[in-house]
Amino acid sequence: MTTIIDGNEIGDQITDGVAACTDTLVSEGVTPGLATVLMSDDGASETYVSMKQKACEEIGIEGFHHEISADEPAETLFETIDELNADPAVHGILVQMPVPDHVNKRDVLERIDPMKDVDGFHPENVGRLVAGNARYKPCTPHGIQKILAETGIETEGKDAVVVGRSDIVGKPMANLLVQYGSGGNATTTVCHSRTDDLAAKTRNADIVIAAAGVPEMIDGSMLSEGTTVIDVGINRVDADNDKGYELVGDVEFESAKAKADAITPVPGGVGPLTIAMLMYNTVKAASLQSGIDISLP
Ligand SMILES: Nc1nc(=O)c2c([nH]1)NC[C@@H]1CN(c3ccc(C(=O)N[C@@H](CCC(=O)O)C(=O)O)cc3)C=[N+]21
Repeated sequence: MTTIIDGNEIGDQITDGVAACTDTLVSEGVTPGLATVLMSDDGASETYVSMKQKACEEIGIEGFHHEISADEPAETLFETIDELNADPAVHGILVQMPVPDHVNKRDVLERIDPMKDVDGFHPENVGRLVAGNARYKPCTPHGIQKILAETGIETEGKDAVVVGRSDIVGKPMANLLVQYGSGGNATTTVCHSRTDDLAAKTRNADIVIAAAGVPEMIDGSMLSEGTTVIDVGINRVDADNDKGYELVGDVEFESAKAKADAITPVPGGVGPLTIAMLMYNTVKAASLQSGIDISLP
């Protein structure tokens, strides 16, 4: 029987622990604060930012939301970031990606105070992660580590194949998988759009992490029996329903499920963990900035 991993359940479990930490901080006089900044008219981005704000509200984290019109100059965004960096009520800052083309993404990430960079995208935090001394692990790879741990999937000595080399998922995921310690010690291969014979790599894997952003690019024929399949894709494809779209992963679910030992669905797999780990990092940020100890899940 294939285990269909319930990301909502695992996410809720982590969220409970994060909420308990929030209560501790609040009782010590510190309310964790997360600022989200949206500079985009994209419908999906709006949905994700409002999901993040809703999660804050449920946990007791104070949410601050800023919207900047997509045609404003980059300087407007930088000024907003500067204000949030200086605001002691704001412990975490998330600038929703992607930003408009006329705004340099690297300049945005470097503008955020590394202590408030709860995405873990600032070069200082990327460097710490690669050095094995992470401050804020990027939310999606960290969430995937939690999924594997909660599902009892050992990574040590296993062949892990990461499909995709993005700065926000593929690269940090591969880094975490090769590190010493639990959730690491895997033999890790990073595949991407220029990989020759991708199927040969994925068929050799014990764990496949699909994070390429290409709808249903991995199917059952590319997998061996007993593989663990983690699907990071959240692609909106046109559909004949009320919303006008449906979500599909980077994995063709039915054929992959027939081969897999365990698989994450889309939606309800990795996505909820991304949000849970953002809350986790925000509470960690409040702890680091206030000097109040908490025990995170
Ligand atoms: N600075 C920054 N940080 C991010 O973390 C970030 C970002 N920019 N830009 C966009 C992506 C995307 N992202 C998602 C998080 C949760 C779900 C999620 O929970 N999805 C639900 C379904 C959502 C739906 O129904 O549309 C699920 O998979 O079950 C999806 C997508 C965070 N991102």
